[in-house]
Amino acid sequence: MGSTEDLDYPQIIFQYTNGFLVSKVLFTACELGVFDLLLESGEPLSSDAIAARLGTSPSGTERLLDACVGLKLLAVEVTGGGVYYRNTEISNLYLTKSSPKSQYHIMMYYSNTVYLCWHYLTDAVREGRNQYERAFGISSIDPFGAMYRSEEEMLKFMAGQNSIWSICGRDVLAAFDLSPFRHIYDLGGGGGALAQECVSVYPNSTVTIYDLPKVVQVAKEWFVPSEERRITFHEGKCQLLRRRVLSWALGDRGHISLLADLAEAGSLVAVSALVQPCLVKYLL
Ligand SMILES: C[S@@+](CC[C@H](N)C(=O)[O-])C[C@H]1O[C@@H](n2cnc3c(N)ncnc32)[C@H](O)[C@@H]1O
Repeated sequence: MGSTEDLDYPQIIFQYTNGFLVSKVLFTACELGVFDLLLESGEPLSSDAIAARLGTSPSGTERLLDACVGLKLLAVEVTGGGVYYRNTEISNLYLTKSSPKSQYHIMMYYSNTVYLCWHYLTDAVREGRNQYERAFGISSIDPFGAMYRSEEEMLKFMAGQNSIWSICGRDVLAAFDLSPFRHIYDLGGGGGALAQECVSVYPNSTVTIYDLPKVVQVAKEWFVPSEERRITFHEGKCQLLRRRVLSWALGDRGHISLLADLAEAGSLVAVSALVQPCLVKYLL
């Protein structure tokens, strides 16, 4: 707005300055299981009861809970001289692990990976590269190698990606009428949440997910039920040949069918937003 008032009291500067504190309060309450506990308890709990159940300090817990109240993530009830905390509606829906719309996993990915990398933003800008090496001691040349530094991390990342689709997948898929496409190829399809939404919105479609071999294994084991016959997988490492042509290295067999072959009549090829820039950068 740029009004005199803004210049006298620079609210957005204060908001931006404290923004990371807000994120960390949210992440910490999620990580400690505050929202899960309050959902399971079925009744408001005192700060001491929450601390006892979570095994956390009474003083730290009370401060965290009050910060959550200030952020409207918890509500507080004062009865009979006691103070009791309960989840707000939005917390029940999005911050508890058991909710179908849970954002818990993406929160944990942000808290334990993204947050640590952003600590080195100044270095990233100076050097023009990601900061996995500083944050985790892992080579930053292959970002997915760093993100998938253990099977546990891979699982968390994939669950996090999936959780976003539980909110916006249907809207994205319904934004255009995809019903004329019988076969959909999802390059970098990860944990398959979008594919599952796709066959739900377009029951006559089939989706083939292309992704790295270990990602495909985890997706099959954890995320896509084997009885879902409309979703199949191809494992391999996608490579960029020229600026607009992707190829697919099929595991040990070493070769390669052009994307153009996939995009046969009646097929739609979706390329994960982050695959393409990453390939452009690292494989050209
Ligand atoms: C940002 S994630 C998106 C996942 C999925 N599309 C989603 O939205 O949930 C990018 C995906 O691309 C995959 N990927 C990255 N590099 C790849 C490569 N060279 N070949 C195949 N898949 C790759 C990753 O494993 C990951 O699943």
